[in-house]
Amino acid sequence: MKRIEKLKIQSPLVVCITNDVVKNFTANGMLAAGASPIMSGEKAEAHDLMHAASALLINIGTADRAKVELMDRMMEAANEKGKPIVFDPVGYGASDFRVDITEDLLSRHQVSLIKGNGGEMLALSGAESSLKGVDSTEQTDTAEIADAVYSRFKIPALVTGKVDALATENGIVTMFNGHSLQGKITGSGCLLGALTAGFIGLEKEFTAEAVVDAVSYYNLCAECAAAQMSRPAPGTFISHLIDELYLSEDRLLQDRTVKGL
Ligand SMILES: Nc1ncnc2c1ncn2[C@@H]1O[C@H](COP(=O)(O)OP(=O)(O)OP(=O)(O)O)[C@@H](O)[C@H]1O
Ligand SMILES: Cc1ncsc1CCO
Repeated sequence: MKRIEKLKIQSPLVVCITNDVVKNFTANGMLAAGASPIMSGEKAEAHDLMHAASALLINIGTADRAKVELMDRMMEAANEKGKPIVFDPVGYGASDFRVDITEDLLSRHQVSLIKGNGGEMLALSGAESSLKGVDSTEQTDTAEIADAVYSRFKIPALVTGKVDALATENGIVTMFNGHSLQGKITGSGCLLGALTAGFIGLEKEFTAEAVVDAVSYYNLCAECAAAQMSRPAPGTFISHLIDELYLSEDRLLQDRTVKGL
């Protein structure tokens, strides 16, 4: 079965421990694409949720000490039950707190994919980054950054931007779809992290093909969304993007532009 069809039929449950800004957008985007999101604020339910789930998303965008405990318990349960984890270090480098919690969680749990924008991932690679908030200002090539993060952690690394890049033990894949309006709405990368967790969860474990399909499908839906609009602008783009995630099918992936797979 093709991957988009499989997502819509199997509706993998993804536990999303994500930031307060994007919870609603993430849940709507996941549902539209066919996945089944569940958000949680209680560490006591970690084992039950991760028993039923296909994957876990951890996004540190508005983490505080209590949420870090929740993330820790969810990641522990996911590892125990062999469920893949996607980790999104939102704003890494913007504060010592974000650096410390990321380093700590990544050192104590097994993660299938680290994903972030150029600024976050450049900082995570150990290089100097000019990140001040959660948005990327980096000009460095995303492929170079992905490679640097992979070299540091030996965990597959996805760096987003105009060109998206995935680094794994088999080398670098670059992906060229998407629309500039994705950079003008909040939570665009956060939703991609959740979708990626859903796609990896369908396969039970990490495959580069699942991640490339997730990124390409999402970005092609964004292109279609913008093409529907007579005056492309962020507000209505969000609605069109959700609609395209719902309406589009596997054949859309025939239009993807990918190098290195
Ligand atoms: N200029 C652009 N052209 C095409 N696609 C883009 C552009 N900017 C971002 N994207 C796409 O938007 C998505 C999010 O990438 P981005 O790097 O903006 O994430 P982010 O900064 O983590 O987002 P957020 O923190 O708001 O969730 C990716 O799928 C990426 O391919
Ligand atoms: C704006 C913002 N601040 C913390 S998380 C978040 C959502 C985009 O990452």
